[in-house]
Amino acid sequence: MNKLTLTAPAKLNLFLHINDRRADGYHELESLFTMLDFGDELRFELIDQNEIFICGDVAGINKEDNLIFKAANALLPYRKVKKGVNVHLTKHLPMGGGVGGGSSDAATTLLALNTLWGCSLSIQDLAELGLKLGADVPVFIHGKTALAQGVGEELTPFEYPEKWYLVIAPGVHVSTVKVFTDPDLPRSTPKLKTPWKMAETRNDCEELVKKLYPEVEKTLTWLLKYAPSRMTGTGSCCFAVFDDEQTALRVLQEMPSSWQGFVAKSARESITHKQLATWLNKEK
Ligand SMILES: C[C@](O)(CO)[C@H](O)COP(=O)(O)OP(=O)(O)OC[C@H]1O[C@@H](n2ccc(N)nc2=O)[C@H](O)[C@@H]1O
Ligand SMILES: Nc1ncnc2c1ncn2[C@@H]1O[C@H](COP(=O)(O)OP(=O)(O)OP(=O)(O)O)[C@@H](O)[C@H]1O
Repeated sequence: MNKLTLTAPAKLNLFLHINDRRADGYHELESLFTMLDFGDELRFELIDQNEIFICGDVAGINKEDNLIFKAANALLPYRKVKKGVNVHLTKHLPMGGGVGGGSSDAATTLLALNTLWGCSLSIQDLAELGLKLGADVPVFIHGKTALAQGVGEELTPFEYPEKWYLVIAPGVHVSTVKVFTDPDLPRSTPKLKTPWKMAETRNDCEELVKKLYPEVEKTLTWLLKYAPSRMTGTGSCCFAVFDDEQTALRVLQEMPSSWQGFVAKSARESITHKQLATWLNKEK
């Protein structure tokens, strides 16, 4: 019960509507989140020293700012085992790319240490703890394709077919705060009325981000030649949707070399939860 390796998956916002701005500056939004079978790798190992260590791909982030550290710290009051932890991070997800890498690392840390440290918090408790670390953390804790409302914390599981996605990171870092504070961001999309259709949805941040970051516009224009495509979150990553892996891989091969990309399948249940269940079965 000392070691555990988990994948912290990427998320995509299949659409993102902004309905309103609240008095505290946060935005009321509606978004369909799905998780991909691709992400960062986190290796957890309990240690006798009463410390939280993070190693691996940590360059550019101070330990105290790392969401892995913040998540581990948030669980300390619930720890039943007097052990520290060493977390080894292998980063595969682009930072600030709108695929939620930091939030996913945080959620994966909460899920892993809840088990390794014997905290026994419920998924709901972990989601509440996670929300304090970032608006996207709860969706990774629940680990299901879901419609998010409120500021992103009201989650309703949503049945959506599994598809193949080609995700491209155009190599520009988009600041989420900058997008959400821009006066030109549309903020009054009416709330969804059921039944709604995917074809009637969009990403409300896309036009603004395309204008601010021409590389994002270039990426979307390129992807749209091959398949229906959109930006995820506040960017900069863009995705194209395919019914099969081969076609997605063929397009990836044609991608300009200045961009980075990957092909992955969406999953109704997050890969982290599947891996955790397998590990728990083995440890029984
Ligand atoms: C828009 C999304 O990318 C959709 O996945 C996320 O909800 C953003 O999630 P995140 O990066 O985890 O966001 P946070 O770290 O909580 O917030 C970053 C900043 O985004 C803005 N923000 C975020 C979420 C939200 N519902 N309204 C906002 O206005 C706020 O300015 C906030 O300071
Ligand atoms: N473990 C981590 N991995 C990535 N970023 C982290 C981590 N810890 C802290 N951060 C900080 O969080 C910022 C946003 O990272 P992240 O990769 O989650 O952005 P994002 O994909 O745009 O997220 P979102 O879609 O939720 O807005 C980074 O610029 C970085 O400074």
